[in-house]
Amino acid sequence: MDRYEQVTELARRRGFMWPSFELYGGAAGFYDYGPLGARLKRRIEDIWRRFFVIGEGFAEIECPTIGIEEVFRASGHLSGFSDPLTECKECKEIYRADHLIKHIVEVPDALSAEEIYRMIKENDITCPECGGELSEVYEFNLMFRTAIGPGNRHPGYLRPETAQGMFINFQRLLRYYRDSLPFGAVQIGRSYRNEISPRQGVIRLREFSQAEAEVFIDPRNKQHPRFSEVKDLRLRLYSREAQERGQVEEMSVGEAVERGIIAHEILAYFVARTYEYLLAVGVDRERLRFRQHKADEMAHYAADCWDAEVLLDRLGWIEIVGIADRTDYDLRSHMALSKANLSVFVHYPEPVRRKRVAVKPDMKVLGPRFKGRAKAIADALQAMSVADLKGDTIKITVDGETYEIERRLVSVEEIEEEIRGEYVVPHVIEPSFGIDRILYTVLEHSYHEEPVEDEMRVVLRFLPGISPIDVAILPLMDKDELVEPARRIFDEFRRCGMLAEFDTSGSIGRRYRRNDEIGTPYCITVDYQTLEDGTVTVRDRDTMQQIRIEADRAVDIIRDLMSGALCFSEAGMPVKS
Ligand SMILES: Nc1ncnc2c1ncn2[C@@H]1O[C@H](COP(=O)(O)OP(=O)(O)OP(=O)(O)O)[C@@H](O)[C@H]1O
Repeated sequence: MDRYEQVTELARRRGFMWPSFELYGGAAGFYDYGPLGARLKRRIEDIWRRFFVIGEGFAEIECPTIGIEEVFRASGHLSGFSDPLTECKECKEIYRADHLIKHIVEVPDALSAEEIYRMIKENDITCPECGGELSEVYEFNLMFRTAIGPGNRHPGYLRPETAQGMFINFQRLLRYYRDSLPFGAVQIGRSYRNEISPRQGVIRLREFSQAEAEVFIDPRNKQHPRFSEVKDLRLRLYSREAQERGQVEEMSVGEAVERGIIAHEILAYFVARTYEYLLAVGVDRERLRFRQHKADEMAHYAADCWDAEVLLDRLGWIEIVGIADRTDYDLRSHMALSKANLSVFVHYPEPVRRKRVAVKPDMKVLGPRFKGRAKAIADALQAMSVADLKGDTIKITVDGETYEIERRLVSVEEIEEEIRGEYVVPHVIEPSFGIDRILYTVLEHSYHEEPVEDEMRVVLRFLPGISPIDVAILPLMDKDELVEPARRIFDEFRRCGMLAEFDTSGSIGRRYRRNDEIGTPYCITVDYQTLEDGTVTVRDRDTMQQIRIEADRAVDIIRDLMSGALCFSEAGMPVKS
């Protein structure tokens, strides 16, 4: 069994996750989270909230997971959100065509369907299942289509990303942030992609969870006020040039911006925060790198794009987060289709005075002549450029009506005006996290095996605060005199809002092993000494060391151990094993 199989087997057996619809034979690309997996996922999402909602002050919103056609026409998903597909002419198995040439081209995303097909032919690639000939490659749109209401008049699409919700609500969010940039909004929720042939557990799902932030910034200023907080962090960067050489470089975030490797401070800031977040949930630093998109791999509108990639057994380097500078593409696309104004007036620090030549209408004549319409006509005349004042009459159209004004009724004069700011279409920086891929990575990177007394001990070394269960309360034996005081401790943990588990089944050794396997950081055992002196043992998952503490202080001590305020060896009297 390789590590991938060990982890998925443990995840299934212990109640983290398993393929959906098993009762009816299953369906590829769908997974259920069981009692432990759902809790682990919630914790990973809550830490994400701590970083991005609380830490960055981004507003969390919640939009429908079904979108109407206009949204995806504007976003480009209707025309361009597809993957290349090929089918075996013999056994009819379907494949992602670009995946079949991954060993020849490292990043095949940039190739067209024709180019991929040519490579398949030139390299004699056949069906991996039966060796049959593969069909021509064509693009398959990944969006799930449905109908809104009865009939087919209103198509709907299950959203392939959460991001569109933030773009669609841009005007309301801008108002919420009192009309000033920068600001950010996030969503954590389900996205749907009808992936061509998902075969990698929760790494490639047809329904998955994303946590996405859209940060709207002033395009003229790509510096970040808090950059100094992250500039000394050292990251493993796989830049475009480093990919040419095939060697990852380690450098500080500050250096990466100075050397022009990461395009600007804001993007680098979010690469750094992503790094901190991934370490905080338990991704192994040594199996994490940031890979820059190659120019032909990046969307045409993007200015720079970095993926957080993790090294997984069997699967190799896998993208778990994408961080992109999407420029003003999204807002401009929605502006073009909806005709709404999605620009922002940004004030200059000081008003600027500027001289210009302006058209001045003669209101003494125009006022009495046009009465109620005079103001609108004067505004239209003032909006004209001096170069357009040709001939003896000027033609203007106001509210659909055309007027002819004598040229002598307008003069030209130089005026000085005060300009307080200008309209800009914000650029968008988007960190986009795949929660399921992060969860699987945390499981695999936490998985350890070690021989203990002729047996292999399996431990999930979750960070405290990540493990689905904070503490297990174990009466040494299933006897009333031990079960009752153990229950009282258990109730106290629950009363204080901690996730405790109560377990009386099997030998104490087996219960320890079971808790090691699900990553419970501490086990509290109630034994006969508890009845004499009110103390219990606490066992540390990683070292297997035990200490004795007073049962009355158990909640406080476990809480301090989990927060790091207390170190295990100093928390109580050591117990010799
Ligand atoms: N089918 C999927 N199943 C699970 N997670 C996914 C899936 N597709 C995307 N994600 C997650 O959402 C994040 C952001 O989505 P994005 O559109 O950047 O992915 P992507 O580049 O299309 O991914 P890939 O190239 O692997 O299909 C990814 O980094 C990944 O963690």
